[in-house]
Amino acid sequence: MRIDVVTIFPEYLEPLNVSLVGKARARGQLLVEVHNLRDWTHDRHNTVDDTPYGGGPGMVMKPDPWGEALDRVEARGRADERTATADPVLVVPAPSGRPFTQALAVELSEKPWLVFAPARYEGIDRRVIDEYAGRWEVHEVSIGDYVLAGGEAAVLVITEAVARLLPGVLGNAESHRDDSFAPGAMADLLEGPVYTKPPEWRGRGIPEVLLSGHHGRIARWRRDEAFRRTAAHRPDLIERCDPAALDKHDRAV
Ligand SMILES: O=C(OCc1ccccc1)c1cn[nH]c1
Repeated sequence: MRIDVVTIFPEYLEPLNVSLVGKARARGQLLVEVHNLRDWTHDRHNTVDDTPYGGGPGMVMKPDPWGEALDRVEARGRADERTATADPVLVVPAPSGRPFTQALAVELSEKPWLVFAPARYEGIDRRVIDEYAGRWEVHEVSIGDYVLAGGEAAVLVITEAVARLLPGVLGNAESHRDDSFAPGAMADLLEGPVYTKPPEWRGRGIPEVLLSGHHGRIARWRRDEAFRRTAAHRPDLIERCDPAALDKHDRAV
């Protein structure tokens, strides 16, 4: 997968050089290019924003630097044999976007090329989205119902959720099977509690069932704990889970 990010704060994306994403890049599973939007401004002050038409507070990101940047990013991607024939998917983080979910992370993880356009200020001139929506797949994506000063933090969140799903990136391929929100019987249930050694810590032991070696009982206990935590923290998810699938889970274990 190729990821391009256009931003006025390239240093904000440094974390993409470490940990899971950093390793995937080192292994060549992921190519990440970060571009400075100001490279496509031509005035003395490298201006990227201006006052909003119609008045109102704050500033809006000008369309011209974004147009030049995205066109160059597309040209550079086309010169890369891994994305020469692919079409970029433009991802624009915004509070007004489609909620980012594990399902969307899975959908994006199957794309060959993502281009992120994190906005600052009040957002990017709408004509930029309209221009690229004509020939690229465009997703405006919200990582939550709050307002950030810029979309860069959302790019880090989305990139991490997507990169860990790329084949071979997580190492133990199983470990995202029982993720919260992973498809399958545990779909849409929050994960239950986890424990590891030592067997006793500050007078606290381990739930007996986990030491029993009885995989069926362990799976059912985990399912019940996941159900309990979900009912407590996210009752909205309970409606979405399918009792038949849960029974199937129980019968299967
Ligand atoms: O604040 C966010 O993105 C930055 C942004 C984009 C457009 C206008 C204002 C701010 C955001 C919140 N949830 N998901 C994304």
